[in-house]
Amino acid sequence: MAPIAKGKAREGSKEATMRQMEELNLRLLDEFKAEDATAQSRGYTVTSTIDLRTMPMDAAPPAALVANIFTTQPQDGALTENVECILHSAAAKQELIEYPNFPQPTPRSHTNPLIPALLASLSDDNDKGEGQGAEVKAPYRIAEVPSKGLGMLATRAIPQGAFIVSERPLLLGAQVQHLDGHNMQFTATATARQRQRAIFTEAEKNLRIAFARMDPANQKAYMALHNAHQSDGSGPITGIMRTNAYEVCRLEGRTYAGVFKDLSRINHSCSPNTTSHFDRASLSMLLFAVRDIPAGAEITSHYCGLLQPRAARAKALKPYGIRCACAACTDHAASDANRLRISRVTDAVPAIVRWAGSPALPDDLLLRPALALLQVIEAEGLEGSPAYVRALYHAVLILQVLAVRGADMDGLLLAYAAKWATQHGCRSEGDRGSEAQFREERERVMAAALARAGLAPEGGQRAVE
Ligand SMILES: C[S@@+](CC[C@H](N)C(=O)[O-])C[C@H]1O[C@@H](n2cnc3c(N)ncnc32)[C@H](O)[C@@H]1O
Repeated sequence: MAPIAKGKAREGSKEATMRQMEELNLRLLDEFKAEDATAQSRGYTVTSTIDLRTMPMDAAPPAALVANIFTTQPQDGALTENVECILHSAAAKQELIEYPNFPQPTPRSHTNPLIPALLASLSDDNDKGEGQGAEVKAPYRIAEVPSKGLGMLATRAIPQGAFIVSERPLLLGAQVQHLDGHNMQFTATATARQRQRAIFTEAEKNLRIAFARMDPANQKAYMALHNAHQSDGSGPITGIMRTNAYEVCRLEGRTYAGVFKDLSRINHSCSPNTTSHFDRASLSMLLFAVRDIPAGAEITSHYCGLLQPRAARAKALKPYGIRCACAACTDHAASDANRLRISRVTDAVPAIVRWAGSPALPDDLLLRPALALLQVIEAEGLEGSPAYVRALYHAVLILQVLAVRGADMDGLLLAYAAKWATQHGCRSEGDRGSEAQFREERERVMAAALARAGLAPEGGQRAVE
């Protein structure tokens, strides 16, 4: 593969920037050549010679070019707001920069799309919560947390659903774990361990190219991050990437990960109190509270599948050097059973439609199990799971049907609709479902409920004369 370093618009003329980048490339190539000379003795050879070329920012690389592209994006403000990207093809770069409305500034607040649409119609006096449209100072600080190194602590109470912060990565690239050494030749006697080390050595070269292009303040922030891979052959930049990267987006079929100055300081919990999603238009990760976080409490995320049993979580956490001693890992029999039950939450809308339209099925058939499931999710501290927003949505649909049947559900309906709207507002569309889908499903459920009651849907014919 022939990586291409693209000129970054620094201060000064384009020519000076190009010259700077070319000098940087030559220096890196010399370093790589010296290192490759010793590769054979380490059990492998590299089949491709790195060929670094600098291209001006405004010269688009040929679309069919398959080469690593080093690009600094989005260059819309302060140098520290830029993201160094290593992309696997010219097409991946096009996909990144042609995203609708790219580039937007990092959001400083967040408006729940459902608040006006749903809650306003249910009540006039909803508490819209911190961060629902208002610009606020980020409510956290990075500080020492006993036995975890640094972590993120709430500097004031953060209500459920509130926007905490948005941040662009310092570096964005393919997941190091997914690299397979396809461009390398190994000597016949090379062990699996040697091969792995060789792959990391080559990964480090690419990361060094991107790192060298970073703003010095970002370089400092990157190198200050924790490295849990200091003795497995990972180079320092690779080790930090492996310890701190979040999966952020897919480009041209590949998964990309990002390393962040502050978000990468968030420690793992098996019952995390936040959820996050990546916003492609601003190239930033948005962080939200999924339950109330008291002032002074630690803000946590998760590094492994939350609905997996304890043993699988322990295996996934091992590379981070984490031996989790949380309640779910200690008393794991009950917790594993709960998580298995939650993992089986599927789309209940077809069942709700059937029940809504059937005179034979009892009124209390679905409500009690739906509320019981929500209780289990909350007791496990899994409000961050997509299963929670789905289970809340099911409860709201069931309560709406019961209201059509004349049950006094106003209080419960308002409470669950508010919870659902709050959770919905802080999820990516993939986790929460689209507005169009919600409207269509609600119409189906309500049409079935109204038909059973002998009423016509709004604006329609009476279903039963
Ligand atoms: C992404 S970093 C998080 C920030 C890190 N604590 C620091 O000081 O920069 C991941 C590392 O934090 C530590 N860590 C994260 N969650 C932990 C937990 N639940 N228990 C113990 N250590 C944890 C581990 O050392 C892990 O390798």
